[in-house]
Amino acid sequence: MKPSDLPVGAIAAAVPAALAVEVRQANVVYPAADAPVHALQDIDLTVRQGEFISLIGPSGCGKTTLLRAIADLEPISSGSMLVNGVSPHAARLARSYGYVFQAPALFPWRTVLANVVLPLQIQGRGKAESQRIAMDQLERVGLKGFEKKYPWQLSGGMQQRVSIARALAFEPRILMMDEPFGALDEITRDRLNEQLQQLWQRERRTVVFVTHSIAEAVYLSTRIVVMSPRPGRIVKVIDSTLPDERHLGLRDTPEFMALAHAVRESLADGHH
Ligand SMILES: Nc1ncnc2c1ncn2[C@@H]1O[C@H](COP(=O)(O)OP(=O)(O)OP(=O)(O)O)[C@@H](O)[C@H]1O
Repeated sequence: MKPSDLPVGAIAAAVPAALAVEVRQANVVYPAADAPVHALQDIDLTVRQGEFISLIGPSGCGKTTLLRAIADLEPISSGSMLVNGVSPHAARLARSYGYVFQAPALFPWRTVLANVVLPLQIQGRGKAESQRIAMDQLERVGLKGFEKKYPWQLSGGMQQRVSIARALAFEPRILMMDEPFGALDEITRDRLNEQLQQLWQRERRTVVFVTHSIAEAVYLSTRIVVMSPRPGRIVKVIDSTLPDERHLGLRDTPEFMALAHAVRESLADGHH
C-alpha cells in the first residue's frame, strides 16, 4: 500500500508532526550609538505544524522582533532558527509563510482583487489562475462581491480581511500575524477573531500571532507564549485547555477565565 492510499488521518498518525518553527537560544541586539537594545534574550521556542501560537507581552518586549526574525525580516545576533526545517531565509524564498502586518498595507490604487492577485503574479502564476485563487480566498474571508472595490472604499476590518486573503493566497504553511486587529473596534475585532478561529479550524494551518490582548490570545490559541521586556524573554508557555472548536460565548466560561487569569499572572510575574 502506498502512503497515498492511506486515509489522511492515518498518515497524520504514522508520521510525527514536523516542527513548523524551531528557535534555539536566539538573541537579537539592535545596534545603537548610545546603548545597544537587547530586544530578545535566549529565546527557545518550538511550534508544531497546525498549532495556533500567540506571543503576548507588554509593549517593547520583542514580540514583533521575534515574529520578524522567524519571517526573515530581521537577522538574529546569535542562536539558531528553523522554519519548516530550513533557515528563515530559505523558508521565505520557498514562500512557506504569509505575513499580515499591524496595518493592512494594501495598495490604494489597486482594487481588492488586484491586491490579492499581486503576490501570485509575482510568483509567476498565470492571470486566470491567479484571479481564480484570489476570488476563492476573498470568498473564504467573507468578501465575495467586494473584489472590484478599492481599499479606501472598505472599512478597516474589511481591509484587514483583504490582507489575510492576500497572505493566504499562495497557500502558505504558516501564517504570521502581527497584531492584525489591534486598530479595530471591539465588535469588529470579535467578529474577525471568530472568523480567524473558524478558518484555523477548517484548515489547521500553523499560525504565529502577536497580540496585546489577553482575551484574544486565550480565545484563539492552542498555546500562549508570555514574554517580558528588557531584554525580551519568554516567561511562560501556557497550553490551552479549551476545545479546538470555539465560539465567542466560551469567553464567559470558568475555563476561559481561569486561562486568562493564568496569562495575566504570568504577565505580572514578567514585570518583577
Ligand atoms: N530597528 C530597531 N532599532 C533599534 N531598536 C529597535 C528596533 N526595532 C525595535 N527596537 C526595540 O526593540 C525592543 C523590542 O521591540 P518590538 O517592536 O519587537 O516590541 P513589541 O513587543 O513588538 O512592541 P509593541 O507591542 O509595542 O509592538 C523595543 O525596546 C524597541 O524599542
